Amino acid sequence: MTASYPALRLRRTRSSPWSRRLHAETVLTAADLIWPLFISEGTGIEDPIASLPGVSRWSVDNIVARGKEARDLGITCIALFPNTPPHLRTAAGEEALNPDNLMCRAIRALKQAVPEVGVLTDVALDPYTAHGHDGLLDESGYVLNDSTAEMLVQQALNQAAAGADIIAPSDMMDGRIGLIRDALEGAGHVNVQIMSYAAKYASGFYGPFRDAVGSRGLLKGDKKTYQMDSANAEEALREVALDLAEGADSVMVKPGLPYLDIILRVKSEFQVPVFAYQVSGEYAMIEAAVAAGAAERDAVVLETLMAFKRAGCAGVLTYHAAHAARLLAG
Ligand SMILES: NCc1[nH]cc(CCC(=O)O)c1CC(=O)O
Ligand SMILES: [Mg+2]
Repeated sequence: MTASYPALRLRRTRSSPWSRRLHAETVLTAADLIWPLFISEGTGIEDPIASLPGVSRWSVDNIVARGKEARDLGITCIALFPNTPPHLRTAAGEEALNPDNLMCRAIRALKQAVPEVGVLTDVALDPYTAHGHDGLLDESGYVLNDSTAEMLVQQALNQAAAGADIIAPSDMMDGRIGLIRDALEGAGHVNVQIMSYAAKYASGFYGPFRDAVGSRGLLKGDKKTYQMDSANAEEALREVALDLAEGADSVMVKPGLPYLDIILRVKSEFQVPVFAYQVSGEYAMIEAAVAAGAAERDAVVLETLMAFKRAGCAGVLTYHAAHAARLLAG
């Protein structure tokens, strides 16, 4: 039995900064952060994204500068997303397989200039398709599973050959993790990790991202035949179980804050590395609140990131990564 008031006062350990630090159950450091970056063609380009205030698309040379910034801030890993020029977008997204595409050029440049920072690459066809979906369509517009998965395997091999450290399939096709793992092993990429977007929900929070990669105006319909229904939690556990059985090294829950319950359940059930993606709409919501004078940026950035750690995450993908790392450095 524990004591009760007045012998027990829970405010006692909160009464000074040193004691609050001493009793903190959870820590957040720059090493927990993965910084998503958008790549564009050209040199010397910084192209601001209107719906993501404070976030830009960068040309490859400037991505390298961001890589050095990440290293200096103690950020462990960068996630890359290309804005493919419109004339290279096709029904089948073949540009995803081009060894000299924007993604591969950025991977090579980063691994050459800052090899100590991890590079995570997105596997999905939406930045390369003319219709903005993550896979191949049949005549009715349905996203085909198995033929898409074959493309994703080739896309993953292309990124691994360019030097990607973590392959992160964000497409939600069934069976792709096992196929990609087999192909990576077969090609000798035994230490290339897979972080599966295992529980990715069809969400209203992806809008600014679609602006950033240039797929928003192209996308017809929604992604509900492949991304999950927000009503479902047990199904997320099944998705995670399958991806782990197929060889995922870590799993992701996405979006972040609206799905903290899923993060907690996945971590409790599987005891594997779980990551959260605090997505573009979540970032935009914080920035809008700050702009409206309704929130203080520094406080809500650190509080939301701590929430992911408290729920059990090994790390978080966040557009606030550099800002948060600066705050954490003091
Ligand atoms: N493969 C698509 C993809 N990969 C990452 C995001 C969203 C990330 C964000 O909103 O920050 C999306 C959007 C979508 O599914 O339409
Ligand atoms: Mg799945």
